[in-house]
Amino acid sequence: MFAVENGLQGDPRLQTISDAIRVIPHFPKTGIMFQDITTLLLDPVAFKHVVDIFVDRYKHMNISLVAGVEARGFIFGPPIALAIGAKFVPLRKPGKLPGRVISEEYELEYGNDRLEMSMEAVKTHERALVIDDLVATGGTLSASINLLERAGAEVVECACVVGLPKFKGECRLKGKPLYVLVEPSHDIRIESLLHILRRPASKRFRCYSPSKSPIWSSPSSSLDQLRTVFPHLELTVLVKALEDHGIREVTQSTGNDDAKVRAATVLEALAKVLSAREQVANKFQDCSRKRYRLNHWRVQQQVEALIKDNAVLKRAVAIQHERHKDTNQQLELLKQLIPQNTRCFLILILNKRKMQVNNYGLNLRIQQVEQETVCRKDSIRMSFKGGTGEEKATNVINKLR
Ligand SMILES: O=P(O)(O)OC[C@H]1O[C@H](OP(=O)(O)OP(=O)(O)O)[C@H](O)[C@@H]1O
Ligand SMILES: Nc1ncnc2[nH]cnc12
Repeated sequence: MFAVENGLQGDPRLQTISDAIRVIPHFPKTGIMFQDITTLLLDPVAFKHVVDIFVDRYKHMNISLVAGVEARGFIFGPPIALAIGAKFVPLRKPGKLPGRVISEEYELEYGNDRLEMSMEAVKTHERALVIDDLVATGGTLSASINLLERAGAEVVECACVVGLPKFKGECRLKGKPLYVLVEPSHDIRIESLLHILRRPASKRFRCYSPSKSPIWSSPSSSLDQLRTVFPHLELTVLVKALEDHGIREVTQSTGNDDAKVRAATVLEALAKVLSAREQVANKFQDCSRKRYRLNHWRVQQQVEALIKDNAVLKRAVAIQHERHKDTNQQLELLKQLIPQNTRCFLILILNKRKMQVNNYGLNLRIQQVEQETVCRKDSIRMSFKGGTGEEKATNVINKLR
């Protein structure tokens, strides 16, 4: 029974869980669509949803034993056992358990295997829950039920994260209930894709016009179905890719299973196209965001520089204003001083003139006196000419100097 049919319809946690599971085509063998739960373990939110949903369901069911199937049942079993207060019993691949063990052989989707359980681990009438990551044919769960019942336990239910409905695994569980969280979304997509690709060409994409955007005719058209298979991919790209590869690939199939594997390959190729486009778009967005941040930073720097310049300019204007005020005051002072200075200047010029005139008068007088002195010297020299009288005359002249 799927969780959606049992109270969890519309619960967004189921979609989160489903989205977190990766699908690998042709692993470990050709034709197998491997449901990889390791990607779910990388997503703590989705991982916790799984544990929470199981714990909510089993916490009041009086379960004392949680049996986990090696290897992936060992991942989900212990946190659930701890949360509901039950012990955890590992069901292991052959040769791994010490002590007394019981074992059961079973068939797998891709081979045969055997499970073993320790005899001491289980008490009679214990209420047990079997946990595994996935149910396909139900061979593994069936072997687990057998082991527990052989040891005397009562199996209340089997629980798996993923169920592959096409194998009808629940039919092999001896009437024990099976509780499954999600079915592989890839299977649904493959079925839808096959449905579209198997339609006659005339009906396949009749609404598609390569030159224009697609026209939607009716809700059940191929394009609508494609939209549900590839919700993120641009329809024109999708239709072109399908026309180029998908249709040829699927119409060449030799049977139903081969067609499914081929459709899966087409899906995988288209998924790659989609993710490559997403990566390019993300890179472009990243670059744009970086460029935007850089530009924003540059503009901010420029604005800051402008604000600083503006402050400097304001200060310069203020200083200039002060200087202007000083200059005006000095000018006023000068204006007041000029008449006084002019007066002083004129007086100085007049004084200078007076002095020059006086000087000239004095010079004339000096010349006059010198001439008179020369004349007197000559007359005295004439009067004291000869002998000692001449010497006397010289003395008189010297005195006159
Ligand atoms: O319903 P079934 O057809 O039995 O298949 C389901 C089992 O197959 C897988 O384990 P697998 O045997 O691959 O072992 P692993 O966990 O060790 O890889 C899965 O984890 C289940 O245990
Ligand atoms: N398709 C599948 N994916 C993952 N594990 C599986 N075990 C059996 N079938 C499987």
